Amino acid sequence: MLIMKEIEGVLHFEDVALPAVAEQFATPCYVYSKAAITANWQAFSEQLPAPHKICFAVKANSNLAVLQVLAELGAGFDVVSGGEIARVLRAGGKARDIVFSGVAKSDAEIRYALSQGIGQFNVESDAELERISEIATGMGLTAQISLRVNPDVDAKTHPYIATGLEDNKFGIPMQDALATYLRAAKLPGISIVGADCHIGSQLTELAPFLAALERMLALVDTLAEHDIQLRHIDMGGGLGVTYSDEQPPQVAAYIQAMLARLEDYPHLALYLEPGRAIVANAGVLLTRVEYLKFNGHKHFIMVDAGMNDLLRPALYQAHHDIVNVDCHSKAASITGDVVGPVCETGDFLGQNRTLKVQAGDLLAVKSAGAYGFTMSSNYNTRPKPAEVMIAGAQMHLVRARETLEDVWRGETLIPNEAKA
Ligand SMILES: Cc1ncc(COP(=O)(O)O)c(C=O)c1O
Ligand SMILES: N[C@@H](CCCC[NH3+])C(=O)O
Repeated sequence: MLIMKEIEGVLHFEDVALPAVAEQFATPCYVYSKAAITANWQAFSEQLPAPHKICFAVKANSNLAVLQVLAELGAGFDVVSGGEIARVLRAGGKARDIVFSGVAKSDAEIRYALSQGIGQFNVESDAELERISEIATGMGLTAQISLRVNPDVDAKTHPYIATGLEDNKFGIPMQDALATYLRAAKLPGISIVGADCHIGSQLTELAPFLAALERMLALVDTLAEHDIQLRHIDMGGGLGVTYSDEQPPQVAAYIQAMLARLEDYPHLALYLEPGRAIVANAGVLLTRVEYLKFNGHKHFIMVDAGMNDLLRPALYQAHHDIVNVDCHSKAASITGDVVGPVCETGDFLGQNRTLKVQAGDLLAVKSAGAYGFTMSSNYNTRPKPAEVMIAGAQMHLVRARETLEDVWRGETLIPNEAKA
């Protein structure tokens, strides 16, 4: 949906002019649209009614207000830490709608998850399975589990965000899955409910999803032969979005292709764990141009947001469109790198961009709603940016900009030796 629009030459998010957000909350600042999150969610939920389930991948954007919007829409949640469970509950999500993924769940996290009554664990190794069994039994509880299986499918995405290949650390190798299920069936405190996979992120083709589904269904068949009946199959997240010219499958086509294949399995519910597809294009990072610099052969557009605020370009050479919020800027056109204040050569938000821009201008880094704030850090003692949710004509500050006190909270000076 069109959430960012030009009105009288100025970019707006819903009904709010982006300069008004910068004026009130300063920059750098993440801005999200409630209407866009809602529309993106509904594109999934319309295709996948209960008993199917959509579990938003909290790692993509874990702001409490974002989780609140989704919880109110009836979302389930995919989490990877005790902290993410706590966030979902704090935002009004239900424990039974949580699936808990992650390769190194600690004792404390497993205990916490069980005590809260989360829906299920996506178990990633034999050792984890045994640990969950032991803890659940000790607590007098039964853990509902899926095994996260690694289907060894090439997701055809950036190697850092491919997760379903043999060499990746995630999940249980397909060839070992039956043996692990058979063990799980005998372990106390364990109830098998499903099978899970997640092959990677920012996928722009259907074929890898369907290849993974085939392999998962072959496993479902094998398990049935061993009297292990699953209630659902969880195909993870991974649907890509358009950052520049990618053309990922439409949500409806993606879901219908899988549901069509599942027609022969009427007893199986389909679970999905989308993150990026729900929030990426529902957010921008607003940043102010501090200086322009020309070093004799190259232009730099120096802005007040850096790799600590938005890591994706530095980490994955990811592309985010960057636009001047003033659509009819009279400034001269410059082609150069949009760089941040962080002391790293890799600190760029965009390379070789052509923009009409001058110092003081406000820029919007697009598609920044997923893996933006959640991957931010305090590197270079930079307080994390504010986060603002737009709802119609209203602006809600949903995370205040950090102060320096926030940044060094918990640090202490050592006693002065002379006085000690
Ligand atoms: C287990 C799991 N589920 C879901 C997701 C969400 O992926 P995406 O944001 O690509 O939809 C991820 C992240 O890649 C993940 O690791
Ligand atoms: N952090 C990645 C996505 C990986 C998700 C984790 N499995 C990104 O920004 O694209």
